[in-house]
Amino acid sequence: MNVAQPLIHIHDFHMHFAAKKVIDGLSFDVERGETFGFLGSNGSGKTTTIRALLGIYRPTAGTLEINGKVFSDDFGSRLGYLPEERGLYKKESVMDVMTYFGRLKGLSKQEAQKFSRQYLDRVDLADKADLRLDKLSGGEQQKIQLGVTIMNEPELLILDEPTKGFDPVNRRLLLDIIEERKDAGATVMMVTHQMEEVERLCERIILLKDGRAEAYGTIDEVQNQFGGRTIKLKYSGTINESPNYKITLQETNYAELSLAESADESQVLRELIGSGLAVSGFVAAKRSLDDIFIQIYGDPSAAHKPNSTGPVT
Ligand SMILES: Nc1ncnc2c1ncn2[C@@H]1O[C@H](COP(=O)(O)OP(=O)(O)OP(=O)(O)O)[C@@H](O)[C@H]1O
Repeated sequence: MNVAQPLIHIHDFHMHFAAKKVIDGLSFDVERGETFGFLGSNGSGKTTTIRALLGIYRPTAGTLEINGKVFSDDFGSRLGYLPEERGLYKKESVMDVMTYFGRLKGLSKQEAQKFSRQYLDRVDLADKADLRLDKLSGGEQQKIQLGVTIMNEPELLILDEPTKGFDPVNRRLLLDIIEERKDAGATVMMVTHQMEEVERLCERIILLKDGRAEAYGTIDEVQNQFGGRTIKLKYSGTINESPNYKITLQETNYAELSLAESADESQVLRELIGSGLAVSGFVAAKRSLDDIFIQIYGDPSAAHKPNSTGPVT
């Protein structure tokens, strides 16, 4: 294994469906051991990219590799893939289905049953082990599918909207389970539309737009690229110009400052107070990923919204 080599490498990937161009020269890497957020609006090509990476679709052009090679059965047992379309054998019992998939993934029957019992207990489904899968709710079936995906502790997890349709309590439980795999060293590539999940789990992200990368990098890098850190200030007096910030909004007793990349928040606060400004409120914040997402993809309700700057305490 070449440790320096990314686990997933995609270069100049193009995908056309007849005359429709869905992916247009996409390039990105997923490094070993990281959790990577694969983001983009509906229909932007995330599932298509995953399918091409896993050989389900033949790419129109480009390089798509896992561990330095086009995906093949060699890597199959090291991959856990949770597809967007869910589906297990619904007429079998939960335990039988989990054991069957465990055997397919190379576990012994005993190992598969042991994992299944522990997992079902963890996700609060221990009492449903002997029920037919189609007697479970949609969310419960999804929990089983995630269990099947992680049961052989794969080195790479590709999860297409793993928490879609879950209530907040179960969403947190599923994120905990994914985070445990990450802490155990798995590389995770995850599609989600939930930015708080991205902020909690992901080191790096890509945002797809029109089949290209609109933003790519660490969350900090993307936040800096789209406006970086801001300070909301309640004050009286005069705010001096400074190389450490730019004044982006100024009203009588309220202002917003955009920080220079090298400046730090407490240094700016000291500088403002040192210049004689009376500061009665100071909130430092990064631009949220939600805001950045809306900037990139457009806010359909923007035309009807008042221009709000948000509260300062
Ligand atoms: N087999 C196919 N034949 C024709 N068009 C397809 C096919 N698969 C996907 N597409 C089209 O490619 C585009 C991207 O679809 P894809 O499922 O990759 O989007 P996505 O980013 O995963 O969206 P979502 O967030 O809604 O799941 C869509 O316009 C879709 O209709």
